[in-house]
Amino acid sequence: MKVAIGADHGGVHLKASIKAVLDELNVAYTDFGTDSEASVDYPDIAGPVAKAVAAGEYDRGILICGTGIGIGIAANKVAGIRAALCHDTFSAHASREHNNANILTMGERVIGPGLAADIVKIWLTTEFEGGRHERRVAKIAELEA
Ligand SMILES: O=C[C@H](O)[C@H](O)[C@H](O)COP(=O)(O)O
Repeated sequence: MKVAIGADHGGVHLKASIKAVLDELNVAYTDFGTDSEASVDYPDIAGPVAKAVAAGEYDRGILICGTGIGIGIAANKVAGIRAALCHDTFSAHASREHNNANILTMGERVIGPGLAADIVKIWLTTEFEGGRHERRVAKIAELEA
């Protein structure tokens, strides 16, 4: 599995802790920045990550901003992206099993690194269930056309 990870200035510390989790799990990743608390605009991070995931260069993406909201809204503008904001483990599991989410978003100003680590572990290891969910995800793709 290859993961693309990125954050704006509001998520740079949580990104660092999630990278340590990916290292622990032996999951390969590319860091799309940013790397400091200097202010950046979250669409400038979401765009490259979302396009790389949509192009199949990465299996999954993880995006972090202050709330996880803006960076997820931006990522979902890219065709083929299903970005899910998850601040609990139930949603992390369901976003994979039901929605086949290919980008996880979180907010550093909302949750701490311990819960975020649990969310990432569940999100990376939960498979899409298919079946009735396949039909619904296909209808999402139809909305992009
Ligand atoms: O949804 C947007 C994100 O939470 C941003 O991280 C946030 O808006 C950045 O705010 P500020 O520029 O005040 O640090």
